[in-house]
Order: sequence, then C-alpha cells, then structure tokens
Amino acid sequence: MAPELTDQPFSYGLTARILVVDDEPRLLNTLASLLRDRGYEVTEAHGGEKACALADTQHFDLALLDLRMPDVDGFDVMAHLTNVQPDCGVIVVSGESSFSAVSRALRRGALDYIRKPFDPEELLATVEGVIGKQSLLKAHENVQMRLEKSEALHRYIVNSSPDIVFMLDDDGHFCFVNSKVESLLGYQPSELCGRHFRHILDDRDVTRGSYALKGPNITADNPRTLEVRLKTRGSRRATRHFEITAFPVDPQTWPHTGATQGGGSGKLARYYGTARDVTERKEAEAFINFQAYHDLLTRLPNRALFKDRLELAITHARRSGQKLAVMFLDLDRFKVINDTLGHAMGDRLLQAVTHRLEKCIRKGDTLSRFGGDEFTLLLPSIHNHEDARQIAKKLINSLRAPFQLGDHEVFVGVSIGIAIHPEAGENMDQLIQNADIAMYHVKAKGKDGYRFYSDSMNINTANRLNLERDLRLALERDELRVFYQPQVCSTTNRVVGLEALVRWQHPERGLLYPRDFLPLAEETKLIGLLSERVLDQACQDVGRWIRSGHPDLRLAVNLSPIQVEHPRFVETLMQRVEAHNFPAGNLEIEITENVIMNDLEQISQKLRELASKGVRIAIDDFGTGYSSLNYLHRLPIHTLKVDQSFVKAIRSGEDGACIVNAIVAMAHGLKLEIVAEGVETDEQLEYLRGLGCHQVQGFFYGPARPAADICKSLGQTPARAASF
Ligand SMILES: Nc1nc2c(ncn2[C@@H]2O[C@H](COP(=O)(O)O[C@H]3[C@@H](O)[C@H](n4cnc5c(=O)[nH]c(N)nc54)O[C@@H]3COP(=O)(O)O)[C@@H](O)[C@H]2O)c(=O)[nH]1
Repeated sequence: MAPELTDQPFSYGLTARILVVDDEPRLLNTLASLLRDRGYEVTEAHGGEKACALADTQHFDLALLDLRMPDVDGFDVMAHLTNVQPDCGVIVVSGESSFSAVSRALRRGALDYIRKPFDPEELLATVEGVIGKQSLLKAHENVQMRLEKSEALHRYIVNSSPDIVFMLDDDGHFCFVNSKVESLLGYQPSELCGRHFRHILDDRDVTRGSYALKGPNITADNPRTLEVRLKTRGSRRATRHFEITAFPVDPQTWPHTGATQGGGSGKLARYYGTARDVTERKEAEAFINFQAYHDLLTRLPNRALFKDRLELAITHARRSGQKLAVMFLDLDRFKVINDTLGHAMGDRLLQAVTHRLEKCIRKGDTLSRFGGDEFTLLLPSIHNHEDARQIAKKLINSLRAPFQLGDHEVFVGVSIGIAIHPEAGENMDQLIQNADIAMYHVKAKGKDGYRFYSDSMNINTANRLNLERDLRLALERDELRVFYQPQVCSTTNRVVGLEALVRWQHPERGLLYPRDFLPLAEETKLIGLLSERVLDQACQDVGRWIRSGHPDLRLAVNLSPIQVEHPRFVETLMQRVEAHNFPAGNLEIEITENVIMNDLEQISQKLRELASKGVRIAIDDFGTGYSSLNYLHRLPIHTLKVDQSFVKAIRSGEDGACIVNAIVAMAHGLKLEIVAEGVETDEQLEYLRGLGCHQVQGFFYGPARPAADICKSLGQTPARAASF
C-alpha cells in the first residue's frame, strides 16, 4: 500500500483516524476507549454540532455516528461530511431500528449499520471490515488515477509529436494513428483507423508505397524507410512529402489486436512507425535543383541542362540513325533596348520573348537560355533540313510583332544559326559551336534571319587565332586591297559607278575574299578599322578618277551592321569623306533591309543626316530580308539593288523572273534607281533592259578588279568582261 499516493493521506489499518459522534457521554466514552484500545486514532464529538465543527478542521477516515441526537442529528452530520469530507466513510451506530431509518442512512451513504446496544467484537469487526474496504477502494482509485495520468501523459506525448505516429496490421490497415494526422493532412484519426494506408498515398506512389512493407527483412535494427507523397483530405488534392520509418511490432511486448480508435480489422498490430513531414525540405531541394538547371528569369533550362539533354539526344540519334538540330539564337537589338529602357524592362522583354519562342516548339524540344540574350534550341528528332528551316522561320516570325513594355513598344529580331547532326558536328560541343558560328554569319549579313552551318564557315580555334593575329598584322602591314566592280548603264554600256569590295592579299594564302575573313572581323570588332581602311582607299582612288574627268562616277561602299549601329557612325563616315575631299554626292552606301529594320528609328535618323549631306543610300540584296515596304517611302533611299538570286532566276522562265519584274516596277513607281546584281548572261541583260532596269552589275561586265585595272578601263565601253 502506498498512502502517499492520495491527495489527503488515508490512514490505513491501525492508524485510521476515526470520529466518534454521540450525544450520550458514557456511550461515547466506551466507544472511543474500545477503538483506542485497538490502536485507532479517535476523536470524540459530543453531539452533531461538535462533529460538524471537527469535520471542518480535521480529516477523518471513518465516522461512527449516532442517528438520533438533539439539534443536529446523524443525518445532518452525514450531509455535512459528504460536503466537506466525501472520502470519510460512515458507520451508523444507533438505537434506531426502524427499517426506514436504516435504509435512509444507507441511501445517504452510510457503509454499515450497528445497532445499540452493540457487541464490542462485532463493532470492531465491522469497523475493520469497512476500513479494509475503504482502503481497497482507495487503492483502486489510486491505481485508476495513475493509469489515467499515465495514459494522458503518453497520449499527450504521442499527439504532441511533430510526426504522424501510426500502427498498422499485417495487411497495412491502420490500427492507430495520432492526432497529428489531422493538422498535417486533415484526416480524423478515427476515420483512418481500419482503412488501408494506401488510402492516403498519392496515386504516383501507390505501387512503391504498397510494396514497401512487403519486404521480409524489416527488423527493429533494420526498419523500413521510404519517402512518399501523401494526399491531404478534401478537394484541394494537394500532396505533401513524408519520410516514413516503419518498425516491426514485437508481439511479446504488444500482444494487442485491432484498432484503438474504433473500426479496425481485429488483427494484431504488425508495424509501428512515424511519418515525418519533409515537404519543406523537399521543396527546398527541388528549388535548389531547379536553380542548378534552370534560368530563374525565364524558367528555361540553363546551359548545363541543355548540354545534358543534347548529349542524350545525340546518343539516341546515333542509335536510331535520326538527325537532330541545334539552333543558336541571339536577339537583335536587345542590347539597345536594355541600355535605353533599363534592365528591368530588359528582363521583361526576355520573359516575353521566351513566351513567344516556347509557343513555336513541341514538347520534346528543349529551349534554353544560354546566357544574356542568347538562347539555344534542341530539336531532338528531325527528318531533314526542311524541318529545322520551318521552325527557324516560325521563331523569327514569332518575334516580328512589337513587344509592349509599359508605355514602350519595342521590336526585337533574332539571328539563328543551325547545326544539323551529324553533318554539322558529331558531338555536343561541335554542334553548339557550329550553330554559334552560323549565327555569326547571320549577324554579319545584317541579322534577323537564319543560316545552316556549313564547313566553309568553320575555322577551327587554332586557325581562328592565327587568322585573327594575321588580320591584325594585315591592318598593320597594309595587306588589304580594295577591288572595284563596275556598275554599268545597260543602255549605254558606260560605267556609272564602282562598288568597292575588300580583298586581303595574304602573304602565304594568296588573295582572300570577304567570306574568308569578314565574319571574323565582325566578331573581333576589327571590322571598324577594316572599313575605315577600305573607305580611305576607295575615297582616294575614286576621288582621283572623279577629278580626272569622271565627275559623275559613283562610289558604292558596303557597310557592316556593326558600323551602322555605332553611335558615331555618321560623324566618323563624314570625317573620312571630308578628309579625302571626296564629294559626298558621289558616295553611295549599301546597307541591307535587315540593318534598317534592326533599329528603324535610330537608323532612319542617321540615314536622313547622311542624305542631308548629299550621301546616297542603296538597299543591298533587296527582296531577301524583311521586305517590309513601309520604310521605302519613309526613308531617304535612292537605289534598290536587286539581289543576284532573283537575277539568276530569270533564266528559269517567267515564274523565276516575276520577282525581278515586281521589284523593278515598284522601284519605278517609287522613283528609285535600280541596280541589278549578278548579271552574267546576255539573256539576263536583255531581259533587264526590256524591263527598264538601266543599271546592272555582274560578271557579264567583269568581276571586281584592282584599282590599276579599273583605271585603265575607265572611259572605255566595257561591252564584255574581256574588254574591262
Ligand atoms: N562591310 C563590308 N562588306 C564587304 C566589303 N567588301 C565586300 N563586302 C561584303 O562581302 C560580300 C561578298 O563580296 P565579294 O565576295 O566581293 O562578292 C561580290 C562580288 O564579287 C559578287 N558578284 C558580283 N557579280 C557577280 C556575278 O555576276 N556572279 C556572282 N556569282 N557573284 C558576283 O557579289 C558580291 C557583291 O555583292 P553585293 O555586295 O551584294 O553587291 C558582299 O556582298 C559584301 O556584303 C567591305 O569592304 N565592307
């Protein structure tokens, strides 16, 4: 027995404290002596009033109570004791023998009844019996209380666990689940009990999750751990990530069956464990992972992920014998917009561009942001070049419409280089590099277009470095030459103009053509210096011829987009022209439509400035670029140069020639001069004459030649190439 377990210590056996109440002093005394002799701690109360007063101040385990007393009777004392000391047992010792009095006393809570006069032994036996019962009851209450406390403590600990705590039977039905399941997933523990845990597994994890407990080797030392997604309750259909650890239940230590929260299969609990919510960790991991492989601004795959996918696609293409395409996309005019409107607008533009580009591709394609305004696109399975061409056109067209950035309407274009596997590269690096090289060729040709990589574009890195070094030396050593190709009046056969075309007299490789070194000059920005040299030389040569009797002779010079886009373009050009005293009215600059459209506003301003100084403007390769006719009458344009490809088409019949017809008719309508390029045959010349195209240029009259040759021929009639 453990009396300290009670709130008010109970006096067991001989140490029990007994209150004896009677209005007869003699009887009171006898009773008290009898009990004291047995070792009880006895307090005497002479009458009911005294008894109530004692009960207010002292604790008793038992009261021996006379019923019939004046003023405050036994029933009143019982009522008072019930109030102030409900644990105190009562034995009625009374002369009252009526059934109703006895029954009333017992109903009011008396534990026994002894009739006066009493037999001392019987009385002591009754007292002992009642005290024994009392202490048993008390002990039971204590045990009960301890159990309840212990149960509450364990329940508190289990329910306060940050994890879901569960027990499952052999089939995987819940036997128990703590209330954490409600705050984490929204289920009531009672609704889960008896249900299979599959019920809360996310559909994607049902198979893996269901088999997780099937393994034979789950032991206390080798618990089963797995990560699964669990469904939350309700219509949100959200899932959260959990790390589950399941241990086997030892039937020796937990031999109980069934559910502890209602329902249940009645089977033995087989597993117990915890499910820890790791959603935040998983989301953080997913974010870190996303960040490592994606560009956060556009949310596109980054360079690393692109390379990874390309590597896989190449392996697959090799196995299946299929082709794949890599495109390198570089935005035109992005830098200007970014510098003018600020980086925030630049970022918005990149997002909007991404959005449009994404709409042009299929699910299996990979569009990535390679850096800055560069994107790469992988088309993992194409049939032929035509497939890639269609996509490239789609991408270019998708960016044609203006972008609205706040109050600003801006235009961007895109230059696309395409490398097809396996022709344009066997491995990942080659393909990306070659697509990049092809893209540079688009840029050099006036941007906003696409080109397929071809071997002629490639100069490997070592060659590239050598070539760059050689080109710098060429500028120092004055190895660049300016050749001139005549522009001839088709009716008089007289030379009306000369197009300056650069050549490089390489000390080892001989005469090099622009295609061999201009892309590199553009890339390395040597184009500026190179163009200055060409212009200086051409102004000197042609200026001399003008002064020596050919006052109307026109000098046509090609300009690189990089030159035109330079903020000090007009100033620099005019400085050189004036330095050579070259008449501005004899100078015609050739630019492509794409250069104009790249930055219509800026370029128009520059062209107007030049035109106001007398410089003529020619649109080179007309018909191959934007072909946005709108700018023609808004800009000070003097000449349209019909591209060679249209002139070549003349020989293939009427269909091929119809573009030339249209361009010439339009030029007449707009009162523009027209020069047909690439004229090689009589047939082409006749056709053009017939159309009223009065100026022609091409091998028919001869290729571009050095100044010395031109000098000799000037004034002569170059009827055929041989005479020029
Ligand atoms: N920025 C600068 N660009 C320049 C300069 N010099 C040349 N270029 C650009 O290089 C392109 C190629 O020039 P080139 O190899 O000299 O070819 C020119 C002619 O040789 C060629 N042509 C002329 N007639 C015919 C012909 O009958 N058939 C035929 N197959 N080819 C012919 O065409 C080129 C001239 O074309 P265009 O410029 O369109 O008038 C050249 O296109 C320039 O863009 C330079 O100094 N700076």
